[in-house]
Amino acid sequence: MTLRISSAAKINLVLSVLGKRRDDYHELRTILQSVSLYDTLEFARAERLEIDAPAGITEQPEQNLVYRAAEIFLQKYAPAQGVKITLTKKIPLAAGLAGGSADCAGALLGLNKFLAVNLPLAELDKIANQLGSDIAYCLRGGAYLALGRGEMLRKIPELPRLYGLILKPPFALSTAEVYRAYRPAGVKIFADDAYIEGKISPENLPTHNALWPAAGALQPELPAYRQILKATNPIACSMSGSGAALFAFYNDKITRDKAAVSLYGRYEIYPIETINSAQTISEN
Ligand SMILES: C[C@@](CO)(OP(=O)(O)O)[C@H](O)COP(=O)(O)OP(=O)(O)OC[C@H]1O[C@@H](n2ccc(N)nc2=O)[C@H](O)[C@@H]1O
Ligand SMILES: Nc1ncnc2c1ncn2[C@@H]1O[C@H](COP(=O)(O)OP(=O)(O)O)[C@@H](O)[C@H]1O
Repeated sequence: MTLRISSAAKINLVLSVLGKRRDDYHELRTILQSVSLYDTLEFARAERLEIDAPAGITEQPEQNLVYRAAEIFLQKYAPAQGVKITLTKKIPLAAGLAGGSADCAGALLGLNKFLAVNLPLAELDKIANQLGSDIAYCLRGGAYLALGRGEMLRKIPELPRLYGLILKPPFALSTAEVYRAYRPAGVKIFADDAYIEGKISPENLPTHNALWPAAGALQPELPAYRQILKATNPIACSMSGSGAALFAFYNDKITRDKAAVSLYGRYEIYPIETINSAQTISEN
């Protein structure tokens, strides 16, 4: 038997930075939303833990979040078992789309099911929070308000289905460097009550990213890429997380498809829609 799990990328529709903490992290307030861009993990029986992942994700294979999650999970909950996990990546690396966190969440959920350990979500959260701030969110997916480093989660009403594009500029941004370049400016909390009250529609889709000036200071070409997306007349356009991926949403699918056609071939473009959970699982 094999088990296959697709795990989705996230975008930050609104991201406010509330201040710097003593532990060298920044306190966030962000609206997270899963989108239909997936990495996949396949699980098969093996003698020991084996990870088959594309080269170049991390310096050492053991640093891959799939490996780290699996090692902790097996050691603690299934020490006598082996498993081979094959990772196929579609989510661009280090782009602010939480690809690594999505893979890590997929590994935890997949192992839990494949090895019939059946831990409750709260137990998986413990491993997730050991490995990164937005992995607990990636275990759930859909629309959430996240606070703290991103690990304090509050469910908010699901958004209507919205059609969008992700444009990945041809450079990566380091999360650590973007936070280092961040300087507080203007209002601290960008209005996100429409999300919390479930009042989102194509006519009312506020977006904001407090890390935008810092990202632009590190990559001066970034605003030009946002301009390219803005020229396709979206209803909203912003940067995800610490960048450099940019996203835009449109009034309807037809308008989105036309925008995609005008950009394909010249830019790295992914059509997306909003989705209400992060994983789909299939067995055979
Ligand atoms: C910006 C966000 C928003 O969703 O998403 P991504 O861009 O990763 O998708 C997250 O805050 C990414 O958090 P996380 O994935 O934990 O960041 P890490 O790579 O662990 O952080 C690298 C470094 O960035 C700084 N950092 C990170 C998160 C945070 N809330 N404040 C910080 O100051 C810290 O110095 C940390 O050591
Ligand atoms: N399975 C994985 N996929 C992507 N990145 C990973 C993975 N495991 C570890 N990483 C590390 O996490 C870093 C952040 O990657 P990623 O999650 O793609 O971006 P972001 O945090 O910007 O959303 C990468 O540079 C890489 O070193």
